[in-house]
Amino acid sequence: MPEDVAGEIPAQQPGDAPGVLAEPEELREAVATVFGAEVDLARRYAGHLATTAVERGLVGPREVPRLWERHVLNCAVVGELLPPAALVVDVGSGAGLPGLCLALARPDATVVLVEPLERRAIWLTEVVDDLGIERRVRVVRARAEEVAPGRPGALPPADVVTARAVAPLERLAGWCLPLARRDGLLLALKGRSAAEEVRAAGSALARLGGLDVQVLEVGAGVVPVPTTVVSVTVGAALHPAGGSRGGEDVSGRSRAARQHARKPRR
Ligand SMILES: C[S@@+](CC[C@H](N)C(=O)[O-])C[C@H]1O[C@@H](n2cnc3c(N)ncnc32)[C@H](O)[C@@H]1O
Repeated sequence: MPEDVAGEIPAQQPGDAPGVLAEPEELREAVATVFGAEVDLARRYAGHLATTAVERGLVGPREVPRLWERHVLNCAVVGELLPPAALVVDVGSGAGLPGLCLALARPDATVVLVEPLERRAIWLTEVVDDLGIERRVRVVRARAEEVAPGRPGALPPADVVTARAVAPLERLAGWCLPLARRDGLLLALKGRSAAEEVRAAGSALARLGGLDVQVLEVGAGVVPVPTTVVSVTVGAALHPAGGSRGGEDVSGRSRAARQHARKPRR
C-alpha cells in the first residue's frame, strides 16, 4: 500500500478487484470540497485508476501514490470553470483525465469522452458503466478531427472542450476549437508550459478563430498545487452561422431539462 494512501478503506493493488481508493488524510478536505456528494464515486474511480488502469497500461504503476493529488484533484478543480449544465467534450481522455473527474465534480454536466485508442475507449466504457453514470457520460472512440462539424460522426457543439497532455496548444486548438459552440471555451490543462505555449501559439490561435486567450489558475486554496489552464474563447469566425447548440445534447436531454435535472442516480 502506498505510504501516503491512508484511511479506513484499504487501498487498491494491481490485481485486486476494482474497489475504492481512499484519498490521503491531508487531501480529505479538498476531496470533500471538490466532489461533494459524489465523493464515493470519485473514490471508486480512483480505485479503477489504481488497479484496472494500471493492469491495462493506461496508468503507470509509479503514478499510484500520487493519483489523487496529481491526477484526480488536479483535473477535477477545473470544474469551477464550467457553466451550469454544460456539455463538455474531453479530447484525448486516456484514463478519463480530465473528463471523468469533471463528470464527478460537476454532476450537472454532460460529458463526452473522445478517445481514439480502442483499449482506452473500452476501459472508459467499463468504468462509466461501473460508476452508473452512463446517462451523463458517453464514450466516443474517435480522433477529435473525426467528430468535427461536417463529419459523419460530428458531435453537437460543446459549451466547453477540455484536453490534458494531448498536443501542443496550436495543434490542440486546431482540433478542439471547431468542437465548441460560438462563445464556448477550450480549456487546456497545461502546467508550467502554459504561458510559453500561449506566446508560441498566439497568432495561430487568432487565425483559428480563438479569442480572449487567458492563462488561469484554478483550485487555489482548495488543493496544494493549483492547476494551470489555458482558456480560449471560440469567436464568431468559426461559426459564422451561429453554431449554437440545438434542442438536444448527446444524452438526448434538452438544455432546459439538464438545467432542471436532479442529480443522477448513483
Ligand atoms: C498522453 S495521453 C493523455 C491522456 C489524458 N488526457 C491524461 O491527461 O492522462 C494523450 C491521449 O490523447 C489521445 N489522442 C491523441 N491524438 C488524438 C486526437 N487527434 N484526438 C483525440 N485524442 C487523441 C491519445 O490516444 C491518448 O489517449
